[in-house]
Formats: sequence, structure tokens, C-alpha cells
Amino acid sequence: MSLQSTNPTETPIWEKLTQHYTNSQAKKVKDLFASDPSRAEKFTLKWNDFLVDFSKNRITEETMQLLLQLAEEVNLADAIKKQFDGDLINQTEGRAVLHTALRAKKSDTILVDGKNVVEEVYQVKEHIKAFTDNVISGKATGYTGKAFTDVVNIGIGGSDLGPAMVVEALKFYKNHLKLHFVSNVDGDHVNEVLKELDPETTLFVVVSKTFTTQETLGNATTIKKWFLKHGTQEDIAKHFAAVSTNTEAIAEFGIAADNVFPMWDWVGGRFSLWSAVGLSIALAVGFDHFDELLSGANEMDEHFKNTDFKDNIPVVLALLSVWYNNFYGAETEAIIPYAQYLSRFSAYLQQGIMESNGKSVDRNGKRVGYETGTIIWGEPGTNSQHAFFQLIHQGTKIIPVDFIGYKKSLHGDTDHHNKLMANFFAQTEALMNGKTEEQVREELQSKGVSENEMEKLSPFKVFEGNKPTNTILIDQLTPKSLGSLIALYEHKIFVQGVIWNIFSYDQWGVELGKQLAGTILKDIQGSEIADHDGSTLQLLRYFKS
Ligand SMILES: O=P(O)(O)OC[C@H]1O[C@](O)(CO)[C@@H](O)[C@@H]1O
Repeated sequence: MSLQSTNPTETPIWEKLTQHYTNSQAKKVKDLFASDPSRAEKFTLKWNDFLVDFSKNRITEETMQLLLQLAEEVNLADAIKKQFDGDLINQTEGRAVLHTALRAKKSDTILVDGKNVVEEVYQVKEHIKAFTDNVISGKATGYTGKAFTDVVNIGIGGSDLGPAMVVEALKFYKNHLKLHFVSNVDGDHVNEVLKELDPETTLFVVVSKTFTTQETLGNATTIKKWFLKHGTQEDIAKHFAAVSTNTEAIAEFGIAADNVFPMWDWVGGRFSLWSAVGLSIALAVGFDHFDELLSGANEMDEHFKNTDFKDNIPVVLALLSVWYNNFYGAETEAIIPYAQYLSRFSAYLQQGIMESNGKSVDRNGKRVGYETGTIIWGEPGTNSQHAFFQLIHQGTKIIPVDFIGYKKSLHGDTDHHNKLMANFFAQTEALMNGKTEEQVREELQSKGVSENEMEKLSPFKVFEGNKPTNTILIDQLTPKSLGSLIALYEHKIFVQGVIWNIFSYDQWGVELGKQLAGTILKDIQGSEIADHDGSTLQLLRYFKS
């Protein structure tokens, strides 16, 4: 069954939201705090070990009521049900969207074409456990009988970013295996990784949902050639594993059937780290930690599925994002984790969010008349403060920011953690309150600055404030809380897609470039160059000369 197809701008509430936006412009968030002592509490959600404070947004209770009404009018509840039930909501590819089934409970039943996919998921999980236990314990060995020391994940996009992000995020929980990731077709990437490896003790995991991706097949072939300079064709069975829906292509590549992990077409690449695509995660931190990651995601799934929209973290964050994107014209959102371990988190979400909601055609196939997907960017705090926060504080653009931090550190050094978190809290406070001219003058006066100098300097030192932020404060970075955090953003993506009436689970926009690269490769390798525009022709001729 397909999703209801109503454009948000056609809902009765849209006009009211537009008016509400116009009427609320004069209000500053810091004044709203002054007039309402319970504001922080009103706009905070507590769930498991998460605290989500969204009170520093340009919202009132009325704003939230109207946005929640929007969620009703686009029939979000029905859309959520359809997704979890395995309806074919990825209509342009005729597929169900069931990354949630990958972290479902063993007792759950989720039917696709009349078959309970949870049973298959658990069979593959057993396989992942057995395989990773053997590699980690040293029971599985390389072709000379030595235990594995290194693992290389060969994949790109969803077959790289998720595993790479999580392996980095869970570094604290890691075992002795050294993980490497090869994604870029640029030979520098694979060559630099190969320099570090011993063929006798390295395991290669080729991850490609389709097993047709140029970059991944190119890198896998280069690595296979390198390996065959040391081991034999037969030894490949010990050193290569693969994850894909395309089992025939894997067999052709020469990978032993025991080392092949299936994927399903009801899992999108960017939502696939919960499947065998996460093999390198399970290798890096052990199956039990991988399973905890999944259970954290499952708890967020339950929260999302069963909680009233007003208390539902992914729904509330999605509505706030729509508020800024569609009414304030905010084009970007920054995601700033105050956790070095989450250094790849924004890069991972760039694919998740931008590949999903970067669409300009609605579910009726018509060009949308409103803004859709936000541009996502970010780096960990405090580094980002010393890099681009200037623009967020004093630039002309409105950039909503998610601040993600942890109450307890993993390293246990209170001094470091207190300093980090002092910055975390200080930034959201500064972004909201800003600094008035009066405050600037007082400050300058106290430093003995002359009236004349003060006149000149104060405009530059004023901070407008009123910059929106969400604070996501989690108890500690554990596999479980990470699973919940990732799932939170996955559901936020879906809610926004429903509101914008777009298909979030296809990615046709990346196809054209791939096709043209195929044609141009022939131009580069052959003697003739086919017809192109003047610029491309000139560039190709210059490149070949
Ligand atoms: O896993 P595959 O099939 O190699 O695809 C890799 C990536 O390529 C894309 O299809 C497009 O970039 C992504 O959606 C996907 O994650």
C-alpha cells in the first residue's frame, strides 16, 4: 500500500503556520525564557538515558501545537505504521523499507511477501557471530596459519560510512584487530592502506549491496591482485569475505560460500550498518557489542513507533527542522558532537539525510513548490568552535545546530571532560543570548576603553543571539546509546520525508554521474572522444594530451 500523498503546503495548517511565523518574529528566545520559568522543562524530553532540550529554539507552545497538527494532517501515524509493517513504501523501486527489522526482537514477526524476515535476520546474525568469534579468537587463520591482525572494509557510501563511523565511535570498546577502510576509487587510498598490511594476517571484507559499484569492485580487484602476489587463488577463501544481495557476482569474484553474507533489497545502503554490512563493526568490537548497538536502535524504534508525537524525540526534532527549513529559509543544519569518538558522525549523516531527502519531485511525480532536504555539515566540538563557529554566531545565516554530548566520559579524566562540557553548554547559551550593545559597552568600559574607541568597536562585538540549538545530552557513549542515537536520526529523516511528501528511500540522483563516468572512461581509455559539451571536450583533450 502506498503512502498518502499530500503536499504540506496543501494542508489547512500550513497557512496558519505561515501566519504564526510572521507574528512570532518579534519574540526573542531569551525573552521567552524570562517570561516563562518552566520553559526549559516544557521543551525537554527525557527518554532512557537521553535528555533532549529543545527549549533554545524559536518556538512557543503554539508553534509546537501547530507543527504537531501538521504531522497529523500529513498522516504521519499511518506512514510510520506502513514503514514498520513492511509495506512497499519505497515506491519508485517497489520495495519495503525495513532496516528496523534488522534490529527487531527474535520473537517479532515482520512479513515481506508472506515470509517472516526476522527469522532470516537472526540466521545471518548467528553467522556474523560465528565468523567474527573465530576471527577475533584466532581460531580462523590466514593461509600461513597465523591469526588475523588487520581487517579491511572495501565499500563506499552506505557500505563504508556507517561501519567506518561506528568503528571510530566505539574505538573505546575495540579489541586487538586493526580496522582499515578503503572506499575512494583514487588509487592513493588503496595504496596507502596496502602499505600497512601483511597479506598473511589480513582479512578483506568486500561490502556492496549491488556488487556492481565501480569504486568497490575496482578496489577489490586491486587488492585481490596484490594478495595473489603472495597467496594463491585457493587462499582467497581464507582471506576474503563479502556482503551483498548479489550472491552470483560474489561467487564469480572467488569468495568462498561460507564467507558470504546476504543482504536484502528492503534495506537501503545508507541504513544498512545494522545488517552484515556491519561485519567490520562486529569484528572490531565483538559480536556482543554489535548486538547492543542493535538493541539500542530497537529501543529507539519502539519509542518512535509507540510514543505520542509531542513526546516523540525523532518527531519533535523533525518538526523543528521543518520549521526552520520551510518557514525561516534555513538551508543548512550543523551537527556538532562534543565527542571526539563521533568525529565521523556528521559525514555519516550527510549521506543518510542528503541522499534521502535531497529530492525535488513529490510522491505524485510533480515538482515541489517548497524546500525539502537540508544541507548537513559538522565536526566535533571543540575543534569546530575554533573553525567555523564565528559564522554561526555572527554571520547572516540562520543555522540550527544539534549539540550532542555525554554526561560521563569514557576516559574518566574529569578535568578534560568538565572543560569539554563547559564549552558545550557555553556555546548554546551564547548562541541564544548573544551580547547586547549595552553589555559590550559595559565590558569595554571596565577595561578602560575610551568612549571614542568604544563607539568604533562595539558594533563588531555585538552578538545578535537568538540562534536555535537542540541539546542532546546522553549518559555515556556506549554501543547501546550509539544505536539509539543513530536510529533517532534515521527516523527524523523519515518523518521529514513524509511531511515533504517525497520518497526518502531511493537515490536516482546519483545515477547520472555514474552513467556518464562509464562513458567518459571509454573516452579516456580509447583513441576517440565521443561528443560532449565544449568544456568537457576541452578538459578531456587536455587530460589526454
Ligand atoms: O553498496 P553498493 O551497492 O556498492 O552501493 C554503495 C552506495 O552507492 C549508492 O547507491 C549511491 O551513491 C549509495 O546509496 C550506496 O550506499
